[in-house]
Amino acid sequence: MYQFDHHMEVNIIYVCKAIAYYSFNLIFQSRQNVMLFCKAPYQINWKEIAQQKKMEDKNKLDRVKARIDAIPDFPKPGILFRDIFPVLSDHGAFSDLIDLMTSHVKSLSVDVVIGLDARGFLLGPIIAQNLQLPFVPIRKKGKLPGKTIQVEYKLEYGSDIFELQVDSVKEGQRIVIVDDLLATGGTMSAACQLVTKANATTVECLVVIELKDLDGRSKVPSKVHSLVEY
Ligand SMILES: O=P(O)(O)OC[C@H]1O[C@H](OP(=O)(O)OP(=O)(O)O)[C@H](O)[C@@H]1O
Ligand SMILES: Nc1ncnc2[nH]cnc12
Repeated sequence: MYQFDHHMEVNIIYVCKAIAYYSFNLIFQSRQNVMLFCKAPYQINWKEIAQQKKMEDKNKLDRVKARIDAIPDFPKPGILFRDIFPVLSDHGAFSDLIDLMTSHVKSLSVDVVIGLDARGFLLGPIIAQNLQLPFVPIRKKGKLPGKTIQVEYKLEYGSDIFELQVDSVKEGQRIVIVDDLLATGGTMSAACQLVTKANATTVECLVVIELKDLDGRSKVPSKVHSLVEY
């Protein structure tokens, strides 16, 4: 009887010790996790992360800039033509460009991405697709089927008419207009007028290249954002 009691006692002590051990571990570890969870946002160096992102974006932009060509006297004497096609022929630089434009458009909270005929069509649809947004084209006269609204505009080297399909943009929608380049601002200004005619709002006009000397920005009624300035 005594033997049995003694073993019982030893077993109970053993079981109690085990429960205490596992409970202690459980409580201590979960406390550590709770502390880690609470402390984590303060321990993360947000400033360092922001600086790192800034540096990455600068490197991406440098790779894009390195691929933009300048061709004198094209398409007319006196015009220095800034060509973005070499960027597109370098898949790394093109991907950098799309990354930069996509993350910028993401920060605008827009409903629709509009691209301008023709080089805006190279960029707008990819950005829209990345952000799961609709893409809508503004085209030169006679290329869009159905009912359209129109605006005439002047170019750095000529004039043209822009069209937007009726109902392609809904009343009150927030729009970003994307193009490759801003020169005199005539093209972008006409696009903004079409958006206004459609009763929508141009949140921003986004271009890769801005020719600063031509001061096109002053002609555009909405905010302009450019990645590269000459
Ligand atoms: O600021 P602006 O003086 O109006 O000029 C800028 C516009 O000129 C270029 O297009 P272009 O009219 O040459 O047509 P394309 O894209 O069909 O070549 C460029 O792609 C812009 O859309
Ligand atoms: N200088 C330029 N280079 C490329 N595209 C243009 N569109 C209008 N001016 C331009």
